Amino acid sequence: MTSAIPRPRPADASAAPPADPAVHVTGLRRAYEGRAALRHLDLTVPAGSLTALVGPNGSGKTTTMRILLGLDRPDAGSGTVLGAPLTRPARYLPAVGALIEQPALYPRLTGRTNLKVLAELAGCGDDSIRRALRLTGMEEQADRRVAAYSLGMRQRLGIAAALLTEPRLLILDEPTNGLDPVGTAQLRTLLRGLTSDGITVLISSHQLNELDALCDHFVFLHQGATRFQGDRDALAACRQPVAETAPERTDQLAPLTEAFEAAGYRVRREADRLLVDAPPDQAGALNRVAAAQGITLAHLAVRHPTLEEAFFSVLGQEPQC
Ligand SMILES: Nc1ncnc2c1ncn2[C@@H]1O[C@H](COP(=O)(O)OP(=O)(O)OP(=O)(O)O)[C@@H](O)[C@H]1O
Repeated sequence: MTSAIPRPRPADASAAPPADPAVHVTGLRRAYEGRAALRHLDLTVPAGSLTALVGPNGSGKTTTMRILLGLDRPDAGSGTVLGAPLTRPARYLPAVGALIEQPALYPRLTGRTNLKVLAELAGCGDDSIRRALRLTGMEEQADRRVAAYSLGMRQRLGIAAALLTEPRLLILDEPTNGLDPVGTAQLRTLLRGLTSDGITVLISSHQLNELDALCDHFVFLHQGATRFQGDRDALAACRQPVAETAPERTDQLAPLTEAFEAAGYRVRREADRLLVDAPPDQAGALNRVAAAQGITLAHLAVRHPTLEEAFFSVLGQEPQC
């Protein structure tokens, strides 16, 4: 069990050198029966960050997390977790907590008793249980049976279990799966609280937009390879805003598309809207293009791409939705 949780470094980079990343692995490969699950995985999780590992189903998120947790071995690649080599998970695992898929809980026991059983196995005391319940906001629910918990409460208790050993790094595989908007919002608040307590969090999801407001570092995975990784600023560079436009009548969508394209803009149709790749200062120009065709724009607004749209723009594809 770790005794102290390091605080995140201050934002002023001139005051202190950046901390070593919590995770830094490169070139990971893993194949199952000749089929590649990971082709080339590079992953850096800055210390103190809330890092999103995002990618569609089957892109290799769980495989990556299983390798980091020493549950699987890569065929190639190397790196470190909390400064220890990936090949020596026993050195770093005492400082890592994880929730992979559904938490394994005894439904007939209360939340607190579940944690007591796990704490005994891990050699942790009552203080750790109280701390884990406090960090996850589960104190009031702790003496109810788990069978009566909502999915969100089970997920929070699962995270409490992962926090018993006071980890410096928390790895969560798709913890928002199946949660309703309230459960998702509570989980977001919980994870923000953990990072402000100095815990580094790596969280995966294929529901990309759920991670957008939450995370400060992003890693895009596609078909087992890293396609992007960086902080919010780097992400902003690949999510240029678009102009969302609509003519007064839907029969004007086709001529308006032609007119925008003839003026050199890239246009994509979404229901009765046209999304035009044009910076915000082009609003007047777009209006003039429409007016020259005798078309009045009933709608013209700047739209900032979602995380999902940024993901597909990095892949050079249109969103699949
Ligand atoms: N033990 C295994 N044996 C065979 N194939 C596997 C195994 N584990 C993963 N795979 C395959 O590796 C690929 C990546 O799977 P992985 O579970 O890592 O993806 P994922 O991004 O976590 O997907 P999801 O979002 O659906 O959980 C998939 O094609 C999967 O079928």
